[in-house]
Amino acid sequence: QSFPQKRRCAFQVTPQNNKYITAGNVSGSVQLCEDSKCCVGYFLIIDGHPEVDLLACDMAEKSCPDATCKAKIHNSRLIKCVCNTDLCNTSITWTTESEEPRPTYSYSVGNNMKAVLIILTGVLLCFMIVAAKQRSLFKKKKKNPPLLDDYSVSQLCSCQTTTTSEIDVADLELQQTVGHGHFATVWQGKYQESMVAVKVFPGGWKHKFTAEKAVYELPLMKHAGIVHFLGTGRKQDGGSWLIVLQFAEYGSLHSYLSKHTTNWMMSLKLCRSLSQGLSYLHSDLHRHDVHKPPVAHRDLSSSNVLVRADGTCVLCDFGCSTILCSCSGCRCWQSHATNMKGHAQLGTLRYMSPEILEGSVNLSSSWCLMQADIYALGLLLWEIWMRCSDLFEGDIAPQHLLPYESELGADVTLDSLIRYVFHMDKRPSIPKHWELLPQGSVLQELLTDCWDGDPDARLTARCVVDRLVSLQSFFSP
Ligand SMILES: Nc1ncnc2c1ncn2[C@@H]1O[C@H](COP(=O)(O)OP(=O)(O)OP(=O)(O)O)[C@@H](O)[C@H]1O
Repeated sequence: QSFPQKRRCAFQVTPQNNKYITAGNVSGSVQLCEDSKCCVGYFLIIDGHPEVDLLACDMAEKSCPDATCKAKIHNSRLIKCVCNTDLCNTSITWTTESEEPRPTYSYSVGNNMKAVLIILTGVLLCFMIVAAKQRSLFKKKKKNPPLLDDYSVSQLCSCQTTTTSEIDVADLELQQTVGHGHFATVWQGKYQESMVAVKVFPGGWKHKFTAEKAVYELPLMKHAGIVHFLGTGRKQDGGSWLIVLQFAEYGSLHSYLSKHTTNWMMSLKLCRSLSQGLSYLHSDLHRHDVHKPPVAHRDLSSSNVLVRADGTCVLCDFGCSTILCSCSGCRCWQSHATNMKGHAQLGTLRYMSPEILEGSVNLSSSWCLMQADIYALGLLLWEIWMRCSDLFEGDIAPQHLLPYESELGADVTLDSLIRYVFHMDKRPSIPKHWELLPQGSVLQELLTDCWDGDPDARLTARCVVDRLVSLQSFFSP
């Protein structure tokens, strides 16, 4: 199943041509086209140079065969171009009508506009920081999306990676299997006298191995909330590909919650470490000359979160993740994952956000991908608190259930989820009696602010951490 995506065009109008506002929703300098797949650009020629007169979505569905905005001068003052890729109207290639179509002048939207874009981005970041602080005070305030629809996807960026980390497989001993996923089998094993987990990908899944390895090998990926990566290798028979990881003693969060209940402090520890891991994964870090780009996980579920012996969570399984690279100087992000074709590759069905279920999300937008992770984070916090004895009468927590398991059954279907989550805007039920608990209303608000139907109204992972920290200080025994 493919996702119908709306065209995004650069947007700039004057009072004379503001009828183009009706061509689609405008967010800052970007317009999401309502009916057309074409972007248009009109440029006035002033002193022999093109100046932007109008950038927008085309008003009606017409043919626009060119991927880039190529214009022909059809009068001496105004040139027009039409093109069919996202934000293609930010640059124009200009040829004269009398000539063969050879570029006589190439023009990118001028420095003034670039400066405006950079300033807007700065304003946005400040706004997001302020919003995060306000949210940590438990005020529910709608947060605007980034003004530039979080930086356009560019072909120009490249990501730094650390040097590859091949291990000597002769030092590796596989002992017993501890998990089976769709693509790999996970073994408990020994590497240089330490207990490790070894994720074994059959030879045919090399691309999944390579995608996951690329995330683990990013610079600055060591964090307490992300499973510690030890290296990669290839089985001596030359067939399977191996990723060696720190061993998480309790296994997946799903199996932990199925076997254990927690008390309030234990549940907070799980929630906090989980949110900190996600916040770190989403962060864009520059330390000295090293850059860690933001990463959207895109398959958060209680099977892809592990629990360590100290009762903290770590994130694992980055096989569906998207690395959002930015190149220095310009803020443009690059999606490394190209697996955007079907639901099966977009994560685990029951954790998919309403906008992904419905197919309306712009999968080339880093902001959208990260906000879809926050929806899944909300479901995970719910799963954890539903096993916290201190939140239930007589200290008896119900047995562990997956999100929507009681409402839609153990084997949910895409159709039932779309109906329930998208059309009916329903979420897992929050026990009524939580209202009477000292922390109940805060928990409720945190969950609803994570799984809000509007991705732009959801918290950021950083805000979730802040709220959990405040919760701990308010309600510790
Ligand atoms: N480091 C680890 N320590 C202990 N158990 C682990 C570890 N890594 C994975 N597992 C176990 O193996 C299971 C599968 O791991 P993982 O999700 O990485 O595999 P996968 O093939 O990518 O799965 P998926 O079907 O979600 O894509 C986990 O749910 C967990 O039970």
